[in-house]
Amino acid sequence: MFSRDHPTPGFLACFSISDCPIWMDSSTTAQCRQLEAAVGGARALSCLTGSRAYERFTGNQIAKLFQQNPEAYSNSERISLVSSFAASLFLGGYSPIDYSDGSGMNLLQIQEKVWSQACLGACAPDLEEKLGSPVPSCSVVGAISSYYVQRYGFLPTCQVVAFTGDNPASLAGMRLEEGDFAVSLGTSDTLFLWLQEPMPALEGHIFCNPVDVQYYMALLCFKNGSLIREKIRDESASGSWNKFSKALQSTEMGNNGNLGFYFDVMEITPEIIGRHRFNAENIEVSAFPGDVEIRALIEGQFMAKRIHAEGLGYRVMPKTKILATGGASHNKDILQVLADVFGAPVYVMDTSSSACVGSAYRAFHGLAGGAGVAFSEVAKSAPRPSLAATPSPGASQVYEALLPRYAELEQRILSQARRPLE
Ligand SMILES: Nc1ncnc2c1ncn2[C@@H]1O[C@H](COP(=O)(O)OP(=O)(O)O)[C@@H](O)[C@H]1O
Ligand SMILES: O=C(CO)[C@@H](O)[C@H](O)COP(=O)(O)O
Repeated sequence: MFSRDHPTPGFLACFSISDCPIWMDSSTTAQCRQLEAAVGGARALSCLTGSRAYERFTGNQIAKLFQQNPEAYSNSERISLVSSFAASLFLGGYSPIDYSDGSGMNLLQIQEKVWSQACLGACAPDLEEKLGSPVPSCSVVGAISSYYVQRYGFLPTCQVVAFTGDNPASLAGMRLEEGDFAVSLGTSDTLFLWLQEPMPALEGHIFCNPVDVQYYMALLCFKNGSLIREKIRDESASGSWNKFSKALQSTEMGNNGNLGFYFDVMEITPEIIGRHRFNAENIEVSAFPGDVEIRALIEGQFMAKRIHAEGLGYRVMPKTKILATGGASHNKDILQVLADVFGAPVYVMDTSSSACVGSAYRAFHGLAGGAGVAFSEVAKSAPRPSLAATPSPGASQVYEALLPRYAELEQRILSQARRPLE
């Protein structure tokens, strides 16, 4: 949020608040319920914006700020996403928000690609003016600022293409095809797909597609990703990824029926907190041996992804490829579990930074004409992903049996969490 007046000199003075929440924030439940009520419920909001109200989404964050600090809100002349803010630095002026990252705000009508007046009105006054108009993700938003020409030698003819979010940029970087699943194993874990038609639901998100304005992408976000993998690595593998891998190699697929849920922070998909371990008889136990713990964590994380994706109708087909990216995609043993649980081959690119590569492809695409040119044509000479893991023999029998058990135990934990206090 950018302040109208800059009371103190210096770069930070342009911000209207000094501490900004990041995507892990979940403090806006009250604002989420208000937004859903204002548009006729969670499903109506999902049909409009691609998602029911989510705490981290920008509209709800803006509503909370407006309610708690109206002065800072009214003093803000512009509100940017991190992506459009970064583009603004290159432009030397405010960059518009792109449709794809703009879909993660609970404010954009994803089909019409305009701000929803009902959502804006429910969040805060004069919001449209502070957000500016959204633009297609492949738009050229202007020429590079003279600062970059003088300071870093950029060509003055250099153009800036709209910036987007990490997941849309990764979709571009992995050149996802319909039917493929992308699994990003970064700080958060995400699973995303290319969609022809939006299928809004009460879980997950539909975003405008970042490379083809007539299409969409589906996204599921799991908050407990690498940070919990690191914690379990520290607790059960002396802080070594090597030992963590050895534990995966030395344990059997299916973990002898032991299953685990590891949510040190309130999970997004599903809304569960805490660690829950179950033995083969579905009895909750307080601890597992180190190697069993590591396999339970990784199998559990991938079973959750498959169950929640299938719950939304996104099924693994015989020709499905999984494209893995993010820091943990360096780990072949983790990718082997991913291939086994999904029963599909896993591919990786020659870099795990697919969002950065995708941003470069998107820039080429934007300059080549954007919406008038097929993205696949522009990125056709880019290296193909390489095969990293194929399902082990017998994997499908093991996980066909385990997946329904995992789903049932998840429901049990959820219903216990909902039970009113006696
Ligand atoms: N060999 C490995 N095995 C498992 N996880 C790894 C390995 N190497 C790096 N990571 C994880 O990758 C994470 C960083 O992923 P990255 O995609 O760069 O993060 P971000 O989501 O912040 O962009 C680190 O938190 C680390 O836990
Ligand atoms: O909130 C989401 C997706 O909606 C996350 O994917 C964030 O975009 C954070 O990504 P990383 O910190 O894992 O890079």
